[in-house]
Amino acid sequence: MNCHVALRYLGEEKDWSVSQESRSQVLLAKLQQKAKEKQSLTGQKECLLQEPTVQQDLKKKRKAHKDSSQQPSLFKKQKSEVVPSYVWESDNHDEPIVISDFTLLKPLKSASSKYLLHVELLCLFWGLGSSAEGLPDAPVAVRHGQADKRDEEKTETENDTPKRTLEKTSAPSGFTILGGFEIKPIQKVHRVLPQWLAQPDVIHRDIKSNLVPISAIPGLSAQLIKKLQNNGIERFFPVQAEVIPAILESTQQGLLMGRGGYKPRDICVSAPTGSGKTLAFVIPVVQLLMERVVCEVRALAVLPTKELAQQVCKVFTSYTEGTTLKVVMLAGQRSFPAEQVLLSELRGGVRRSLADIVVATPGRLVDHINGTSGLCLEHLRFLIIDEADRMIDSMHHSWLSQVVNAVYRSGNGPEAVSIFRRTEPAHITATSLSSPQMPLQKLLFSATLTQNPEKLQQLGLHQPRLFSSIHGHSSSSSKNTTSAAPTQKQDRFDFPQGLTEYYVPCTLSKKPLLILHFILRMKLSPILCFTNSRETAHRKFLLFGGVHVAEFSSRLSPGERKKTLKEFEKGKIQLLISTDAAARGIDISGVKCVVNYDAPQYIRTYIHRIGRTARAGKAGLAFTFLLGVQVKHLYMGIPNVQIHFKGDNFTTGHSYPVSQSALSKMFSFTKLGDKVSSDGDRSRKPWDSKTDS
Ligand SMILES: Nc1ncnc2c1ncn2[C@@H]1O[C@H](COP(=O)(O)OP(=O)(O)OP(=O)(O)O)[C@@H](O)[C@H]1O
Repeated sequence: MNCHVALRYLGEEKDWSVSQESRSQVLLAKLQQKAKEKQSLTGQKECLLQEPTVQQDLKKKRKAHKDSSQQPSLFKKQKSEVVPSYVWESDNHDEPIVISDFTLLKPLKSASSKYLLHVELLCLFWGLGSSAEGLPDAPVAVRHGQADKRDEEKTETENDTPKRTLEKTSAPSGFTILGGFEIKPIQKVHRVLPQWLAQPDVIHRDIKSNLVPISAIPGLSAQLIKKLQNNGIERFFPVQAEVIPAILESTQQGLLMGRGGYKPRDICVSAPTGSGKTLAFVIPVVQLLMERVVCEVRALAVLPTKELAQQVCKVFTSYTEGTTLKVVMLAGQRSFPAEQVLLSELRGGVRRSLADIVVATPGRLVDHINGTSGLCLEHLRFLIIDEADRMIDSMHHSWLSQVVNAVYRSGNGPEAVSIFRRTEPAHITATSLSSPQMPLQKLLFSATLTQNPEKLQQLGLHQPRLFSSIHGHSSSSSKNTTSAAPTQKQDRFDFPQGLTEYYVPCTLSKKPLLILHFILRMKLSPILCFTNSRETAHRKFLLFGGVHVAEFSSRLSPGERKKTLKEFEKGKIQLLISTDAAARGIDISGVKCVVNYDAPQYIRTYIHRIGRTARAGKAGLAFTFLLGVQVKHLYMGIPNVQIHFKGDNFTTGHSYPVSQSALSKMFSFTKLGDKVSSDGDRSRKPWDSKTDS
């Protein structure tokens, strides 16, 4: 390319007999002349930037390349066609060329004569005269690098007395000069969390010693307090004591505005499994909607699975009993038309909502948004996203954008003249604040809420406020600290206080025997046992004989799954073999022990699985079976129990009818103690470095 440009330029030269060297001198003289003329005309201040160190460098380089300059090379060849036209004679630099106000050009070491040649060539090519005559206004992005340097060296070896100056010009050229990309060491980027993530409101992890009497929370009606007491709740867990007042406070000035007349802040809660997050949103929502006059959908809770939706719906129903509030579930438990009937009715030709609180799975919810005219979300005040990290992962189904569109539907149509019309929030301006409108407040809950701002931004949170328990022991040096130091680690999670975790190194064939050992000898039943696939769950279900066993996976119909969970809760099933279908959110009281028959692939899956035990401040055990190769990748993140096999003389087949005495002969059980990883971070599990599921 340089070659082409040079030829075009040279084509304008009339006198072809002039040697290349003299042509360049002539050109240089011309340029200098023009620069002076320009300078005197405009009266602009000239700026001269000189680099003595560069000249010294060049001298050294010239010495080093004295001999090599005669060796042919690709660069040399290219240069030999271009450079001679622009040889910078030392004489010419007594008064260097000035390119005034060329502010973006710094006196760079590698801003060599070649660079200047580029600029000049481009100027001349576009008929701008010299660079001194003024370049176009746009800034020049100069890239210079190793290739430039190589070129520079070659150029300099060919020219006896190269001198360089770097100038400024009043108007940069606007051309990007390509090439010469330099490999620069990349600086390590330190993660800096937004303040709301780095400095959350503290939730105590220890449930038992931080209970708060329900009467100590202001704003709860006597009716609700009575309901709580009837359900056996006398004191709130720490997460409830923090979050319930925060949600109630956001509606202190009515449902239309938050504190100080502003839109209320969205709330994110990250607290361990079984810490009582469900009541943390059910109680304030019921309290705030209790006194509503007209029935409209004002709260929507979205959950990832049918079972979870059913569970949350049950809690809402329990606390709305005796009030006029109506709870409807849209999770596919009933047929689509049956769910439509529950949502609205036609009375006197007018459609009226029959639901105040809707609990839904995202898929079914979207179906209703698109297919049920009776589902109106234009009055929605609370959008509750439980298991929020999982719901973010399912965001590719765009359920959230469909919900938001349905919420602000009325504000977009021509009929949107009501003073209470809702418009999608944008930047806060005087106009946007002038008409009050029902705000949509998002409430996010999870035991493994991501701290990844990139993921969270998909939720479009408004001035979010985070309640978290993770920093309580985030640093091994700062125990029970309440000052939330910004954390550099991503996605740290917390575990229930009463949980004891173990891993058991074993082989594939010994896993079933271990389960029998837990049930028959250690009396740990009911055991919830997780496998990584429904096929494995089914095979293990067929394998175990002599114990009450059941399976739980998508192989079963929703009805069968519900029945199985009920029986397991009642203690009729000693061993429930499940896929991750039961890993999240499911609250089964009385689970003493969770076994990871197959080690989970992700830390989040691990946290949710083991969180099915040690709930509500109770004690629980979690065992993870690890094969040799998995143990290798293990660094001591969890306590270790090794079970030594005394012999391999057990039968194999479809079932293991092993007696207790036989088992006790086979195993000896040794607890090796509480080994915590070197960085004191128990939230990391060894078998996989991935933190996301
Ligand atoms: N204040 C309380 N007093 C007594 N029991 C409570 C209280 N709050 C909640 N519980 C009980 O604690 C158990 C766990 O509660 P919940 O299911 O809300 O936990 P969670 O934090 O949502 O767990 P996960 O993250 O696994 O979904 C439930 O059985 C619930 O009834």
